[in-house]
Amino acid sequence: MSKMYYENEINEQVLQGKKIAIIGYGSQGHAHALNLKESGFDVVVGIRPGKSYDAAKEDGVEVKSVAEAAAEADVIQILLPDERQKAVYEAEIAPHLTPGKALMFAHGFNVHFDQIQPPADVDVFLVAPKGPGHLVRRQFTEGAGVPGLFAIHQDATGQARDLALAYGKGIGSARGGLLETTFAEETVTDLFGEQAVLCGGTTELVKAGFETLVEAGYQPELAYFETLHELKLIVDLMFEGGMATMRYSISDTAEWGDYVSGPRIIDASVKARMKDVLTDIQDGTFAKRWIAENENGRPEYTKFKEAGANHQIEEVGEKLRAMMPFINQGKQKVTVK
Ligand SMILES: NC(=O)C1=CN([C@@H]2O[C@H](COP(=O)(O)OP(=O)(O)OC[C@H]3O[C@@H](n4cnc5c(N)ncnc54)[C@H](OP(=O)(O)O)[C@@H]3O)[C@@H](O)[C@H]2O)C=CC1
Ligand SMILES: CC[C@](O)(C(C)=O)C(=O)O
Ligand SMILES: [Mg+2]
Ligand SMILES: [Mg+2]
Repeated sequence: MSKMYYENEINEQVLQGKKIAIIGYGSQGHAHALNLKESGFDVVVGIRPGKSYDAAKEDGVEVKSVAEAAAEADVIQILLPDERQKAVYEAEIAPHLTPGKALMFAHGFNVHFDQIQPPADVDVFLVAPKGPGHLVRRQFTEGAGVPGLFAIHQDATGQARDLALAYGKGIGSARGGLLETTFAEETVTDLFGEQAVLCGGTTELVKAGFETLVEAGYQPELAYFETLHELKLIVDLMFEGGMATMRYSISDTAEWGDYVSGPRIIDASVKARMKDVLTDIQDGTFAKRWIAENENGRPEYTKFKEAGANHQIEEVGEKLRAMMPFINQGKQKVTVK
């Protein structure tokens, strides 16, 4: 088994007294900034004027422009959307990247696909929580932590590894465990996971199940409960105790159906297409398409987003969730802005 790093074996001293600039205050940015601050580190947020700037101010963190934050920081963590990082890095961060500083990421996309080439005399590493930023924050406040990966691309000072571990501890990820990887492995596996299973695979599976029931004449509300709402409850059991625990709690009838019908849905052809998706990520085809899509003003992205938001499952779900206020009770709500 690979070595995991937990809180008690990490000395965060190396990061104490250093100024950490969190560039961006979105999903990951707000979580890293607040968790690090509450862990006792010196944090400044670098952000343009706007929604995120106002949110950071309201949360009581020190806020500056990107260039000012980068200039005064020892450690610069880029938590901007992947597709915007290159432009902001070149204009506002690179000029302040003096020797001995550390440049950080939470995903290796821009370094792995050669969009950003940092100078040789700075540390370059990533700390990537394996979960959405809002839950990185929520779990931290609950005393828990989302596990994370760390990887060193350049170790100019000899301290890059210790800094990465201390940072991972500061955001709470060492409570769940930190695993060492490379930029290449993190980038490819993260993209594969979100496309094939966690986001793309799951939303398409849920949508296909919902549509199958509704098209067969069953009530949309029932289809929503059956294919989306209950999915969380089933996944919670897998999260807590693996597939065996989930199968222990469900009926034997459900478990038998799981064994005989599951492989009819997710068959060898699905795995073959997963391999195609993995190849597109590995050889840069996916990255090239995503970069071009952004250069062209995101025409396809906008179309897909609209279609997703207008699907019947969203309309039905919104009404049903409004009658279940307990879903969000006691939680910092994640709202779609
Ligand atoms: N989302 C997640 O949970 C995860 C993300 N990651 C990685 O973390 C990084 C950040 O992603 P994510 O948190 O989703 O990003 P978000 O889209 O949630 O947030 C982006 C932030 O960047 C700001 N921003 C955008 N453009 C500019 C600009 N030109 N100048 C200054 N600020 C700007 C936005 O501010 P404004 O309000 O002004 O637009 C916002 O605060 C990415 O590398 C991603 O792959 C890794 C693990 C999980
Ligand atoms: C699963 C999507 C993710 O990789 C994440 C939350 O870990 C992302 O890029 O947002
Ligand atoms: Mg990702
Ligand atoms: Mg991820």
